[in-house]
Amino acid sequence: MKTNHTAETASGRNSDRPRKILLTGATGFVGRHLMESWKQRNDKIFAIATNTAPVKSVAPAYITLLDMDIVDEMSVAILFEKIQPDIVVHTAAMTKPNDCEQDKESAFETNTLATKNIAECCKKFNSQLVFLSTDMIFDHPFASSESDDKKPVNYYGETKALAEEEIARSGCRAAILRIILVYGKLLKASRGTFLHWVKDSLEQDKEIFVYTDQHRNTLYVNDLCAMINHILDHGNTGFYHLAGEEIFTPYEIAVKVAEHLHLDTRLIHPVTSGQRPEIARRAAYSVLNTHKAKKELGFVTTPFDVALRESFD
Ligand SMILES: NC(=O)C1=CN([C@@H]2O[C@H](COP(=O)(O)OP(=O)(O)OC[C@H]3O[C@@H](n4cnc5c(N)ncnc54)[C@H](OP(=O)(O)O)[C@@H]3O)[C@@H](O)[C@H]2O)C=CC1
Ligand SMILES: Cc1cn([C@H]2C[C@H](O)[C@@H](COP(=O)(O)OP(=O)(O)O[C@H]3O[C@@H](C)C(=O)[C@@H](O)[C@H]3O)O2)c(=O)[nH]c1=O
Repeated sequence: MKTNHTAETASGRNSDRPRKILLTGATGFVGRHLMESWKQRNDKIFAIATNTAPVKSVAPAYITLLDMDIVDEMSVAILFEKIQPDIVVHTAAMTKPNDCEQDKESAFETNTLATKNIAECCKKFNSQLVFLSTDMIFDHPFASSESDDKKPVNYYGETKALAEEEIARSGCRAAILRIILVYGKLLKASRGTFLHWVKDSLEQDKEIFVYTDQHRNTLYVNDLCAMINHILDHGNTGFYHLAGEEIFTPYEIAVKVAEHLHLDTRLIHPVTSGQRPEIARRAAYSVLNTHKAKKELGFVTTPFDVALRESFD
């Protein structure tokens, strides 16, 4: 992976020609928000998922939706040959850590091998790659910086750490964005976030058990999309950590959601991870240091209370 901090020529912004953007993960939470944020772009956009049917009626008409399994190397190679994308925003992944722990083969194929193949195609067609990685490649009791040693907290984290290495090995131009517990508005035909799980549960009078011993600087999806769009326009490469300013436990977030929506906080039960362990281990303290992104990309974050309001507008 080239790590130069480049600009106009690499991004293609020195010409007015519309660029070709390939998005993987069209039906995902981040993918749906990205497509919405691209309504004003003068680019040709292709967006893939294994099944794009759920977003057919809601995706902007100028986006070409394609059904494709990214694990299928040959189909991906043919797609690159056909489109020759200028930019690839690769968000598709097996994103549930518990599922990854239980089906390691699929997790490795989807998160590591498919990313390796995509990165090699990017190298071949000189496409810039924007890849979404995770805080779960770290298991540190301090805020992790881009240059810190990796220590995956679970198998999902391991597949993403290996994917990062494959991208580096491919030699393609890449921006690797490590992000953490993303939240934001629930768009039509999209899966919800932790915040929506809290809302739906409390609205149905369901009790929920929420951790008091996990700390996260959770990231607002609009702030993430703004950074991805900055990178599309400026061609930045290298590693960047993107996260919120404030650090909360899931319990604190759940209470904030309930209070904001005037729901019954008595349904939210504080628990520790030890009392209700998950299949995949989670870190007690997972916080990303965003100093580099602020300095080099002009990363700004929306205060949590503002983003919370916007998430339920
Ligand atoms: N959301 C978060 O809190 C965080 C996310 N990330 C990373 O950000 C990225 C985006 O996450 P998010 O949008 O929340 O993820 P989602 O789980 O919401 O979406 C995943 C997307 O990947 C697609 N996908 C999965 N497997 C395949 C496959 N084999 N072939 C083609 N498409 C596939 C899914 O499509 P379909 O359902 O049709 O298969 C879906 O569109 C991921 O890489 C994730 O690891 C990192 C840290 C935090
Ligand atoms: C389901 C559940 C979650 N939680 C907590 C755990 C966690 O900190 C938070 C969100 O839970 P989730 O299972 O949605 O998230 P989880 O899979 O832990 O988190 C992530 O998603 C993947 C894709 C990532 O890469 C990570 O950055 C991360 O943010 O809520 C509870 O406290 N109680 C519960 O019953």
